[in-house]
Amino acid sequence: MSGRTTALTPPADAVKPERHPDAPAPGEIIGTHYDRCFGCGDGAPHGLHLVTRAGEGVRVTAEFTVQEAHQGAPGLAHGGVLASALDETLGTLNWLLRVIAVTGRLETDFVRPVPVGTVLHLEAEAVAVADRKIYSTATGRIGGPDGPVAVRADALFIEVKVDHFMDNGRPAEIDAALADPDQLKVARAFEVNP
Ligand SMILES: CCCCCCCCCCCCCC(=O)SCCNC(=O)CCNC(=O)[C@H](O)C(C)(C)COP(=O)(O)OP(=O)(O)OC[C@H]1O[C@@H](n2cnc3c(N)ncnc32)[C@H](O)[C@@H]1OP(=O)(O)O
Repeated sequence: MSGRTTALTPPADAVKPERHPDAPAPGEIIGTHYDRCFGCGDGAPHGLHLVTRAGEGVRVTAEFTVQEAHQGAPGLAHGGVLASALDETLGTLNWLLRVIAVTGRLETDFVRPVPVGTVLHLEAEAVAVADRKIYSTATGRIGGPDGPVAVRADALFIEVKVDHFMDNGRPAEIDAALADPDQLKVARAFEVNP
């Protein structure tokens, strides 16, 4: 039995999300937002190393191969890792909107077990925006992009300013990020094109 809670039902005044004119073109790989991000960073040794591509409209696709470090039960992916893969894919939609946002709520259905070595084919779409709230949905399929759904999620992201990270992040990592020109480029891309 599954079904989203009322917190994930867009309000009556919600509007259709609009792809930003400077968003990456359909098919283009969307780069990492932070090298040490568990979801997409190359500098996170046990991370998911998710590779995400822009789709049409406000949609993305991503692939993630379940590694030994991602097990929960013998030979099977941990549920929290699968939720992370969904969260990361959903979060990447905000690149297409050119909005900085954090996950406020994530509801996940685990439909099928996912063995180690499996490629999870993820797809996500932003479905509604209401003020700072972005409503989105995602699925993860196994056995190919058209295979059976193994996991799915509905999410609510909340738009924030860059200050959210400056004010709350550990100073050592914030200082390192501010000293990294590539990281600053990411932050500016959002701020210049809000
Ligand atoms: C140094 C340079 C860095 C550069 C980095 C650049 C890119 C980085 C990209 C990184 C990506 C990394 C991504 C990650 O790693 S996301 C990591 C996981 N997420 C978080 O850590 C978020 C933690 N939470 C918060 O910080 C605050 O609670 C936020 C900011 C989310 C809201 O607190 P804020 O005080 O701001 O706002 P508000 O409380 O007035 O709420 C506003 C509206 O939202 C509604 N609402 C809120 N929560 C929920 C909920 N759970 N269910 C349902 N609804 C919820 C609320 O009712 C209200 O609605 P309404 O009354 O208006 O209708």
